[in-house]
Amino acid sequence: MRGDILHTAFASAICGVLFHLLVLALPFEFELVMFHFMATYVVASVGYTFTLMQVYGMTFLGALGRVALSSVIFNAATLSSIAIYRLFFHRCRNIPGPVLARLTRFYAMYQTAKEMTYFKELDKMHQKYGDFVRVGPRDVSVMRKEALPLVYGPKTECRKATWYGQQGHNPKKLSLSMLRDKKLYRLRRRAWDRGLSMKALASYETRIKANVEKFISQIQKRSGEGIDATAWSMLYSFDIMGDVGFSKDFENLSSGTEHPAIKVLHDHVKILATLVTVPWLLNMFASIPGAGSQFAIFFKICADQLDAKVKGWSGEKQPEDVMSWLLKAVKENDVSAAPSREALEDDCRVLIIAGSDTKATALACLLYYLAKYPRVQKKLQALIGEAMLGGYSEWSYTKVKSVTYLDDIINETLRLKPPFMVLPPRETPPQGMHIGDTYIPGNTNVYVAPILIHRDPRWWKEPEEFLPERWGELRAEMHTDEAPYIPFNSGLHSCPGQNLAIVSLRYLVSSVVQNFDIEFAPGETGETFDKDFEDTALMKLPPLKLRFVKRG
Ligand code: HEM
Repeated sequence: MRGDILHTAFASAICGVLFHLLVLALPFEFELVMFHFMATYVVASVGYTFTLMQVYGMTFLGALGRVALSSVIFNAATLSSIAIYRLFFHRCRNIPGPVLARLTRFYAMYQTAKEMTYFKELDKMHQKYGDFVRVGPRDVSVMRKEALPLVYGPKTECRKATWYGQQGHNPKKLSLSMLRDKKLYRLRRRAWDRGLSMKALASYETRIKANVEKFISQIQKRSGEGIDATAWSMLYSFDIMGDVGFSKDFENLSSGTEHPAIKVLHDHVKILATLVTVPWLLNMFASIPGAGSQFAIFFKICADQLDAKVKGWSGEKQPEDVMSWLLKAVKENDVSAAPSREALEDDCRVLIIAGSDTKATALACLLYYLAKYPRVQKKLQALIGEAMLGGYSEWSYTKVKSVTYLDDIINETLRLKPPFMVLPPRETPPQGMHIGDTYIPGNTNVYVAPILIHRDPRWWKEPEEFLPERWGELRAEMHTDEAPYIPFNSGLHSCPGQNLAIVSLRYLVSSVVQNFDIEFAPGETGETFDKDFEDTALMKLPPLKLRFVKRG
């Protein structure tokens, strides 16, 4: 009996190590099949229990105990083998980083969950270990300017990492943003680019202006009292997304309340941001029936929007919103068409999330800076006044565009507060690559954090100062063009909504400052807003009480 147990323990340990070696030799990424592996593991354990009972005549409890022993020893051996490999033999072993990070991505999960400020953890690690830090077993965070074109630029040899596999791996069911295959991505991207081109945007402008008017009328009603700029920026941004994305009024601005679709995401964003640090875990979690039930309402709203669009749009007239452009591609069997209903629904979800949260963050931060720096606000008001001498009745987008100082303010806001604080990772090509003089091995996930690289004194003079002039008259003197700046990402996967974001910001900010002086509400210093934002994949802002005082 004792011999049997020792024999089982020994065999299980050997199997554990062999299993790890087998995983290393696989020609594909094991995390892609993690869910299948877990399911097979459970089935194999049940099968083993029955075999012990049927073939070896063991009692149920005896068989269960033996399987549990095997399982514990198998797992311990596998994990020990993984740990030894990752610490001493892994291709990334020469890149410095905390021991726990070198061992497991669960360390990044812990660092994220602790205070939801992973970028601060990254900052600390860079200060301790240098420009290249191993932040996971095969994950490296880089603080080098030359990394931007090499990792994200148009000619990069890197591709989207398994981070993008969090919702599954079947490209036929995924949204544009989760597609890892560059060829498929390029094709699908065409439909998005049509829907968000400058020409298409021109056709959305009247609706953007209508939302600006709603925003103004709402703050006018509350003129003098403090309103939460974080919340109202979200309401504006969401309504623009509804109008431009779906030709639908989601009535956030008129009701003054957040739509349930975005509310459910905001309520659960911390869980998502924590789980996504270990993408296979999120993928597995999502594969468990009923596990994502809290998001059901969001999924249903997106599916309903899609149904309404499919029903309401004949396909003959010119598309009037982004979703119709995507549907047009489907109707015409274009190469850029989403290949399935699931993919279209996922596109809807991406449009709603990417199209609202980021823009809202940028707007709230911009309003904060205007309140904090009256000098900048006054200068902007004066320049807009000069461009439209007759006041707000003369407002025109062409004239707003001529006020380049507004763009300088937008750029400076996105420099200090990029909504994507840490860009999702890219995987290096199999042969690896050099960033400067450092070799990054193949199939390694590389991270760049705009929030850190945008404030690095090696490239940015007075990096912590809000100084829009660095984009204008001080541009040459402050070497702005040579500094790394990547709020919208770059290259193939750069943000397709960049123009829409800029247009919506120009519309709203120019109109607001023409009508109001912006200041902190009594009791508000802006300090909490400035310091206590969270990193929940996107930036999550605290409330900000501002007063909009009607100008004479
Ligand atoms: C200030 C506002 C915005 C910022 C800073 C921003 C930033 C970004 C960044 C950094 C990415 C790349 C993410 C990645 O590498 O996976 C991205 C992707 C994306 N953005 Fe934006 N975005 C903004 C507004 C918008 C808007 C208004 C839309 C509306 C349609 C939009 C739609 C998208 C989509 C669909 C993607 C996925 C593209 C891909 O994965 O290749 N974004 N955005």
